[in-house]
Amino acid sequence: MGRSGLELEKARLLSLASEFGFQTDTAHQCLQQLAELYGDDGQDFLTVEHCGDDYLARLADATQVDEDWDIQAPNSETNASEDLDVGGEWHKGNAEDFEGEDVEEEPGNEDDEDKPTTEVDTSDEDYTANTDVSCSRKMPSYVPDSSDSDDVMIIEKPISTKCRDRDVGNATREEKKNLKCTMDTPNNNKSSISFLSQKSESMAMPSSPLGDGYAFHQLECMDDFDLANLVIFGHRQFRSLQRKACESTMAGKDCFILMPTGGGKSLCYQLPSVLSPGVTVVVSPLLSLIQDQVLALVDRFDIPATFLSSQQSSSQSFAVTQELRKSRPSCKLLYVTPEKLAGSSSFQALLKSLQQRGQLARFVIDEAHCVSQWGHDFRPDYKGLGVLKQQFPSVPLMALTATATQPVREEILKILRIPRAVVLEASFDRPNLTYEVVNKDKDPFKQLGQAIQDRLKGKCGIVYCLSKNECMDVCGYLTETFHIKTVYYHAGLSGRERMLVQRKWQSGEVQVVCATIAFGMGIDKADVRFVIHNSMSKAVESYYQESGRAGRDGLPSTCMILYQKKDFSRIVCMLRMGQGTSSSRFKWGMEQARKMQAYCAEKIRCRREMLLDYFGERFDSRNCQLGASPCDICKNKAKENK
Ligand SMILES: Nc1ncnc2c1ncn2[C@@H]1O[C@H](COP(=O)(O)OP(=O)(O)OP(=O)(O)O)[C@@H](O)[C@H]1O
Ligand SMILES: [Mg+2]
Repeated sequence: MGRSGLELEKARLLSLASEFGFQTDTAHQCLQQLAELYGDDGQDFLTVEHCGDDYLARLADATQVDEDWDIQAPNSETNASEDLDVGGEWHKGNAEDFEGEDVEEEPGNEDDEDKPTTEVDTSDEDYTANTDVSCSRKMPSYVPDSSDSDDVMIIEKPISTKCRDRDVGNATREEKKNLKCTMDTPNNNKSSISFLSQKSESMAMPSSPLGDGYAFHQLECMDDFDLANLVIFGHRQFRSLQRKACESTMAGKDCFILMPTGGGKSLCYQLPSVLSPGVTVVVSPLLSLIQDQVLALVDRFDIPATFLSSQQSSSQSFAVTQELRKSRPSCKLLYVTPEKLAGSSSFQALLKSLQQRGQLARFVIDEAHCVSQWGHDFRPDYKGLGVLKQQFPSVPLMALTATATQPVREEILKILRIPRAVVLEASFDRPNLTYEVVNKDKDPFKQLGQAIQDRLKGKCGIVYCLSKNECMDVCGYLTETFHIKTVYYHAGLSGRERMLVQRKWQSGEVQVVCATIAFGMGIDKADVRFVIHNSMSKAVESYYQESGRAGRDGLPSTCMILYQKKDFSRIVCMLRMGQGTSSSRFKWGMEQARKMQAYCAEKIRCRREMLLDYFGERFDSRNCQLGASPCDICKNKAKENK
């Protein structure tokens, strides 16, 4: 390379640094170092193509950042002892199956002795206030619990024959009340509503999961999916592909379900689990997510569900495994962490025995993108899940995800060994979300506060930040300067603190949560009206997932990124920190970040089209322009065309 060529390449590298938002003097210093390192002989390699990423890595290393990154979402079972503080309306009681039973240690589990016990915060008013015991019977629910001692505590839950407000779901309160009354009346007229199939006509009375005297095996006879959806979950209709997913898995097929965030994936396996004999085993990546799901199933829908994790004490897991050893376990859904599945041979033996008794309904892998190393949320233990199909080839498997590019999809099918799975793919478009990017001005905190105050006043939202300190700073600012009720959430908080924050936000006590990526998977609050990224996400996939927390009720919601180039350099620093010396991982992270930056810097192309294109979906931007929630670019185009 001649002298002029070298100067040109140096200029290109400097411009790369500036594009990524690095400071000019740092850029010059690092370039100088790089040039010295390559020496005269290596001049030809001093190009953006050859050493661009090395140069950026150096820049990141040289940039003094005083930030405490939340590099990875918490591990599946992180802080589980604290996470297990479930609160709720549970109370101790005498479950028939367990009362007075001596608890024995499960053979071979002696080393579990030191496992933390769990706590139940029964003082929580939000939950206890709703307990309606006026017309109740008690049903043992195998949710492991704890007390001061390590005794097994079987939680009982009052099953009300009255309709609780929050149970109503999509059906109107009156509708469902009538429905329940019809079902709960012993001499009801079956012609008015018959939800049992012919097979069960001989039963004394129709049984409901919501009423007295029911048995879950009776529900297994239900053959009307629509009615089951209404009766059990309160949904008046299925969303796109839900019915097909239910039918496919009920027919014993392996399925791969791709639906957008908040699209209703859980129903695809929860409904079949109630309608099939036996236990549906669900693998889910986070213990806190599992706890939320189990509580929702038992609490809102009266569906017997439980979980097993490596963090439980041996006596707690023993109670669950005892139930599973019964000839006909009453629990319909068993949630497990991948660690538990992969790491426990006794659990695998239990699965075998369930299968031999005809009580293993199916496997479900939720958040299946965690299987893929190149997905945005790789969990190493998910990789071992291929063992399920290997050991239980005849048991149907369902994998579900909201975010998967084509290569990630292929990897999921391969790793889970379900090459011939029925693939059901709904559009990833979220028509009710308005996407926009706003360039940060000189006072970005003020800009954020102003946006919330002017456009989103009193509405519930999430402000995503890159680092823990950014979370706290933004939270402090919004509270003090704009008097917006705000809390912060990051992986540095204890399990109990995280739970309290989530509860405050979930209940509407505070308006905004400032959070890192630790706050994400499993957040199921329907009326989140906005998700603002105070700093851009590290990848488009993460952005889709995070922004997808908004508008799960289908109502218009805003997804905004406050963008400045400098934030890109922060991401490079973060990647450098997280990926250490693994250069292929760093390069991959950079590639993802570049795509995210391209999304932010875009001036012409429809944002919705860009997002969907990333997942391989074709989208006609005119639908964005003419739709109910056009993106900022389409909105501007429409204005210009007027
Ligand atoms: N058929 C339906 N009718 C009405 N509401 C529904 C229906 N199916 C699901 N929902 C509701 O939609 C919300 C989102 O469902 P769910 O949590 O299953 O989404 P998801 O696809 O698993 O999302 P994520 O990717 O974020 O995990 C829930 O509040 C659920 O009750
Ligand atoms: Mg889900």
